[in-house]
Amino acid sequence: MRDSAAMAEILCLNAGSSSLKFALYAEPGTDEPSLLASGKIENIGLEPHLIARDAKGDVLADRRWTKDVTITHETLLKDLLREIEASVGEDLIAVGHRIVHGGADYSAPARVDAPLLAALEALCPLAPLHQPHNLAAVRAVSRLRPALLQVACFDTGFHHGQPPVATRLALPRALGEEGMRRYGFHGISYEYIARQLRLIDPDTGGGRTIAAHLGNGASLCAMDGGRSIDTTMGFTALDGLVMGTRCGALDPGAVLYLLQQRGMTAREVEHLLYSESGLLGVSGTSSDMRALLGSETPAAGEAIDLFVWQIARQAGALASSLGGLDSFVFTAGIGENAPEIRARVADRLRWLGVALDTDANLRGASVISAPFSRVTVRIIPTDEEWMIAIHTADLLREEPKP
Ligand SMILES: Nc1ncnc2c1ncn2[C@@H]1O[C@H](COP(=O)(O)OP(=O)(O)O)[C@@H](O)[C@H]1O
Ligand SMILES: CC(=O)OP(=O)(O)O
Ligand SMILES: [Mg+2]
Repeated sequence: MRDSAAMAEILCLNAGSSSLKFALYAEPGTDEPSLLASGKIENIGLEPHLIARDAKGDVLADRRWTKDVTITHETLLKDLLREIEASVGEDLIAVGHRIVHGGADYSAPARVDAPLLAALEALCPLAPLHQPHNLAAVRAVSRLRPALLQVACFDTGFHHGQPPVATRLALPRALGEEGMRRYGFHGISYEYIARQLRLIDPDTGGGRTIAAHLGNGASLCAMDGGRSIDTTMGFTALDGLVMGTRCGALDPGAVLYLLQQRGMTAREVEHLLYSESGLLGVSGTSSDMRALLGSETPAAGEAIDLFVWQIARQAGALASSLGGLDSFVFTAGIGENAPEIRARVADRLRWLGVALDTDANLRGASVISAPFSRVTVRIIPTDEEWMIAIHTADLLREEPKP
């Protein structure tokens, strides 16, 4: 994968619902880790595509698979780890993982051991599209290199300081005390965005900001001075916006109807809401925004309309939680790459003082608002892997030296 003299290296793994992202960093011991190579396998479940690049951006590997049910997150992960192990060998000193759900007990990055793994396993039903893949990666690394330090970084962690009113579900108190509360996700991405905003604007960290992580999974986060105060995902990553295959916010009565009137089993409803709904369900053709934007069918158009409508609707709610809006950030696959979606969302948020610079938006500039816009609108490419590397390096430094 690269030329190397012996060095200490950290591998970061980020298993999303439709992708497997990875990055290798040199760990100099003092400074921030520096990127050696990175890549992603996207479109898992459809026609997976692997692309890996070195730090300069030169392509190291480019491979496509045709649709095949035997090619899963797990088989791709196994091949990937074998390849990385062959190339990196003993230089690898730690692996950092994105773990989507940390539940009530885990928020700060933590060394993975057997009790933590068991606790995280118990959370799989709350994140069925992610947690099993995240933990499969931990186990696969353990099998390959049992003594290696593995660090879990939680997608829920960034939201742990939210005010209680933002996390409470209006259910009987006893259920809340058992852990039925809103957690929020995409926290590693939002933590990265908050750091970038603090670098751009050290005084206010962006002020009252809505960050829109629009990928296959999608959510909004209301941040005040870089701290999460509200978010659209909740107890699970099913809540909030319309997503690739997930329904987002849904009247709970609809779930009861499916169970009681349509006679569906709980498993069938789970599959419907997580894997057959969202953009895929409404368009009837694809969960992939690129495909929908390129499609002429009315149903694809309606899926995009609903996606945009829900983003604007829920942004209005988060602006209320913030008591106003100073900046808006687009990030993740759709947020970073789809000017048409950004323009349509911004247009619906004109009442909040959002005005786009059309050319800047088309170019994908870092600031895409017009000079007179009351709200500064930015595109900040997220980097969950780098955030994981930072946390993994921090924990490495706390490890006792052999
Ligand atoms: N150039 C593009 N235009 C529109 N959508 C894009 C573009 N590139 C990627 N996307 C969309 O981004 C989504 C995947 O986002 P990503 O953040 O990579 O996913 P994941 O949630 O799996 O990490 C898909 O819907 C894909 O179609
Ligand atoms: C939490 C979540 O939905 O993650 P992703 O966007 O990677 O699917
Ligand atoms: Mg993602």
